[in-house]
Amino acid sequence: MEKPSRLLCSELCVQRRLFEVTLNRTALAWKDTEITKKHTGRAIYGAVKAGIHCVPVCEIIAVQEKEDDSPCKDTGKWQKVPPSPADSYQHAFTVFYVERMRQHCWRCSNVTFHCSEHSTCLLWVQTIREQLALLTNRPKNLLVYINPYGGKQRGKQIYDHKVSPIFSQASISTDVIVTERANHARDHLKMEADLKKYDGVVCVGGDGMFSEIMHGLVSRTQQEAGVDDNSTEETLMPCGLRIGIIPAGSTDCICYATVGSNDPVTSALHIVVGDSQPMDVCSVHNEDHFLRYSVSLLGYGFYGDVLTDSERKRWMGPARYDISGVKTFLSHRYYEGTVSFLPAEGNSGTPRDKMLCRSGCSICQQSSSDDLVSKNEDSVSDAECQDTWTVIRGKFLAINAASMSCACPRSPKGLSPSAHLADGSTDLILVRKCSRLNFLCHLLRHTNKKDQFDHSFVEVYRVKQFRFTPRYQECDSEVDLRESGATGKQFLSQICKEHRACGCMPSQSNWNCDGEILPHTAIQVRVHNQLIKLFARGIEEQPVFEDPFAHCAI
Ligand SMILES: CCCCCCCCCCCCC/C=C/[C@@H](O)[C@H](CO)NC(=O)CCCCCCCCCCCCCCC
Ligand SMILES: Nc1ncnc2c1ncn2[C@@H]1O[C@H](COP(=O)(O)OP(=O)(O)OP(=O)(O)O)[C@@H](O)[C@H]1O
Ligand SMILES: [Ca+2]
Repeated sequence: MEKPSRLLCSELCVQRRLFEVTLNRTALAWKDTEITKKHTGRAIYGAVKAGIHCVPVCEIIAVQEKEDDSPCKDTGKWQKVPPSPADSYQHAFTVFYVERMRQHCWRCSNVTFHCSEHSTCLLWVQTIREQLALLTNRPKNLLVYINPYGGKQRGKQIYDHKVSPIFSQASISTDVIVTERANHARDHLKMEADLKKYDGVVCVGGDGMFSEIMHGLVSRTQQEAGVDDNSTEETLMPCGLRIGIIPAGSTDCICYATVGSNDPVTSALHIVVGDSQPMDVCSVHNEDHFLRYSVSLLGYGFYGDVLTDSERKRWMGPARYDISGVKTFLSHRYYEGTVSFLPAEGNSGTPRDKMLCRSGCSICQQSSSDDLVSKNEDSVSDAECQDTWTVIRGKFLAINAASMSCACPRSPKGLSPSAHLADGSTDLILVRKCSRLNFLCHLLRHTNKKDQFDHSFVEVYRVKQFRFTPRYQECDSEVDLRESGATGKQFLSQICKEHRACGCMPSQSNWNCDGEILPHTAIQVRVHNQLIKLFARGIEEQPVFEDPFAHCAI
């Protein structure tokens, strides 16, 4: 690889030691001149080895001149320390940068460089700022919504103490709205906000708050593009603004599955560096009526019942899910109905292939280029009409569709560990009626390394569309109709007409749609590939020890 040319190189002092400091277009590096004379050590990117440090420019948060400083002030021993050449380095600047900690957490670290000449100090500050200004993906103006009542009700405190100082340091201006009621953020985004002023929207809260913001932004985008969201056939318009999530909720699964942690500082830093992670969105309809969008879990049966019960226990905070989880588990209800789906095609993989979606995921990248090709082909909708639906009838404890892994602190690998964030598909998991013990074993596997799909009573499919009709809304004529190969619309209108005449016992659950209860049980779901973007980069692989000096040119 060709080494980028040096922009600056100076001998500067860090904590009373002399370093050779270099800056090129991709990295800032400083090496301890004494130590590196003895070692020919290789450095670790973004870390230190044998006195060599290296930080990619794209992970520098800010640079500030430090006024009236001296290398000895830190020690508080100005009088006692013997004179050293470092004492003449009286001008200083500080570089703030991303440091990686354990479990995908990031921290803002800093290093202060002391210079002997003020002009050198100014040149360094100016040149680093020029390089940062070239990073056009970084947001400058953000619209922030804080839910003061999410999770443990610490949203405002988290923002004020942990996030706002980082945004200020990175010179990001913000307009902050603390919500006053449910759906305040959604309505403001949909109808009022002057979105042209912003480079992104930040959500401080949990999955429910994220859902509000996503609904506001997606609906606004469709309105402005003249797209009718009640139509199941329409291709939705992707949103232009990215969404940042500062986790302050009870589950925070969208943040956890896109960043790898539910740490507010880490999320703030991903926003500052201008990360971008596309994400699929499912539209949920009941006949020709739009219900909601979903990005994480659509769950009927077990997760629907857990949510319904937990809503009555909101006052308990995050613990409500565990209490309602145990209660729902013990009630052991099953539900009868029909699931039909269109399998995902192409190189989409399978939910059991162990190809985890990670930063820069090739399956997600491939799906976006496939999508571009298919949008350019006129015959797509005809082709889709000819796709064959798979139909499954049965008695289920749970019907879950996971559009992403749904990893969260309760289940670090998630409901569907190999689901992809942006591949245009959702993983449909059918848990058939089984014994309590078997179901417990399946649930337990969400918390350990065993495969939760490796049970005779669990089936899992990667799909791009699905429908569900509960048994009590089905009639024999519907089954005949389905077998005769009727199209989606004929199929649904028939179910509707026959409904009143059907004598089945209504036993029903609710759909849990990203933590909200849906008002209908018969639904049609379609995945919209990469409809939104987050300030995230997907979960990073554990650090690879590469040679940084390909970039640093030292
Ligand atoms: C024995 C231990 C088994 C533990 C099994 C844990 C599985 C956890 C799977 C979590 C999946 C979360 C999916 C995310 C959905 C979000 O869009 C949504 C909005 O935030 N959250 C929920 O609906 C919140 C859903 C929260 C669900 C909690 C379920 C807890 C089940 C506890 C069962 C205990 C059985 C004990 C028997 C003695
Ligand atoms: N000011 C407010 N007063 C009452 N409810 C609000 C307010 N602002 C937002 N909400 C609603 O609160 C609900 C829950 O919020 P949030 O998602 O932040 O926390 P949570 O439910 O504890 O976490 P999770 O969704 O991760 O389980 C959201 O559905 C949102 O619509
Ligand atoms: Ca997906």
